[in-house]
Amino acid sequence: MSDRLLVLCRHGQSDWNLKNLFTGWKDPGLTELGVEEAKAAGRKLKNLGLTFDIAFTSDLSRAQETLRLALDEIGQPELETIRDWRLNERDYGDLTGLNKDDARKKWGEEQVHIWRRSYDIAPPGGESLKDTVARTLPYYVQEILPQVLRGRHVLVSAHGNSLRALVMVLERLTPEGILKRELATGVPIVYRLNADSTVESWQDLAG
Ligand SMILES: O=C(O)[C@H](O)COP(=O)(O)O
Repeated sequence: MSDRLLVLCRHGQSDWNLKNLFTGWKDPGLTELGVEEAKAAGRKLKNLGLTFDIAFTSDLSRAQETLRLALDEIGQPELETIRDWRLNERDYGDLTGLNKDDARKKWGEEQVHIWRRSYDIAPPGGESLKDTVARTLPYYVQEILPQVLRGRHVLVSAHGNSLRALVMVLERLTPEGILKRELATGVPIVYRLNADSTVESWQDLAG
């Protein structure tokens, strides 16, 4: 098994996840369930015997808080952590703050699904997944991947769509394939990489 370890984890449930609101770059905190999910993520990683050499997170508190809670469980509260906006959630533009069911009533189920899950169609005033890939992938290649390839164990705590941008590349999904790839809150995905940066194996720590 390769020692090039990369763990991606979506933040625990946020207040706005619970209220079913488009969140994007807004900065709500975690709910009680979100706190529990973050701690559980840490425990799952600890139970696998994993420790980390560096962590990356976004500029948004739900991802930072998830990381902090998980690291406390792992027993590495002081781990070196780099924060960067390029790991932020995709900007939901004019949809930000709207209820997702209300949006479906207003624009129709299909249109809202296209805004949420299509690869290259952006919500009004916001970022498509393709736009998100365009800022998240260079950051991954320049800052995160070199650490993994050096054999450092890397933990990334970020968001549904900024992580889908990376998952698409790691799992070699097509624009059609990424449509169906959902990331649950607080569920770590453990990747082992080959020396050429392709994925040797991966495991979703759901349940
Ligand atoms: O920004 C948001 O609203 C969510 O975190 C992700 O939302 P989505 O599942 O609608 O893309």
